Amino acid sequence: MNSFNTDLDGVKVIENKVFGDERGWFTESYNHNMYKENGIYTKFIQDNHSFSKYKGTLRGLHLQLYPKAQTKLVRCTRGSIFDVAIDLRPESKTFKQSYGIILSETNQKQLLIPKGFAHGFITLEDKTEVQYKVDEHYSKEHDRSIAWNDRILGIDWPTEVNVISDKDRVAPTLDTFLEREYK
Ligand SMILES: Cc1cn([C@H]2C[C@H](O)[C@@H](COP(=O)(O)OP(=O)(O)O[C@H]3O[C@@H](C)C(=O)[C@@H](O)[C@H]3O)O2)c(=O)[nH]c1=O
Repeated sequence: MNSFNTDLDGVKVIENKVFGDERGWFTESYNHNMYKENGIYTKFIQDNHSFSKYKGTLRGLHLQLYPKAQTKLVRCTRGSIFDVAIDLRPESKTFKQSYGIILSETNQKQLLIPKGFAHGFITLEDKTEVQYKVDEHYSKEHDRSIAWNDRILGIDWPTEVNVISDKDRVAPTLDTFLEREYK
C-alpha cells in the first residue's frame, strides 16, 4: 500500500497493491492493520454505495456537523469521478481550500477525507458507482449541503453538471453556511 499526503493536512491518496493474473485482478480494498501502519487509525463503522446513471451527476458538497462529523474513505468501483475534499476547519491553515482528484475503476485510487471537510463529486461517465467508508453513522439532523458552484471555493469541475438533487440545487453559499453554523 502506498499513501501520499496532499497539501491539505490529513487528506491522503491511497493506492493499494493490485495482483493481476489471467483471471483478472485481486486487491485488498481495506486492511485495518495496513492502514494503521500508514497512520490511518480511523475506526470505520458504515459502508456507503451510490450509483449514478449519467455522466455529469453532481453530489455535494456535503458534510455532517459535529458531533456527527465523518471521516470518509472514498473509491470509485465503476466508471470514474472527479472527487473533491474542501477544508472547512476554521483553525486550519488551508481553510476554504480544496483538493480534487480523479478516482476511477481503472486507477483504483482512494481518497481519505478527515472530519471537518465537505465532500463532493461529479461523475465523468454514465453508470458510475462510488463506495465509501465512514466512521460515524448517518444523521439527517447534522447533514448539510453547500453550493457546488460557490464563488469563494471556485472548484474547477472538469465537466458540465447535468443531474443534481433538489437538496443540492438549493444549497446555501459557503458564507451563508458559515454564518449559520459556525457563529
Ligand atoms: C448519506 C446517506 C443517505 N441516506 C439516505 C437519505 C436520502 O433519503 C437518500 C439519499 O441521500 P443523499 O441525497 O444525501 O445522497 P448523496 O447525495 O449521495 O449523499 C452523499 O454525498 C456524498 C458526496 C457524501 O460525501 C456522502 O457523505 C453523502 O452526503 O439516502 C441514508 O439513509 N444514509 C446515508 O448515510
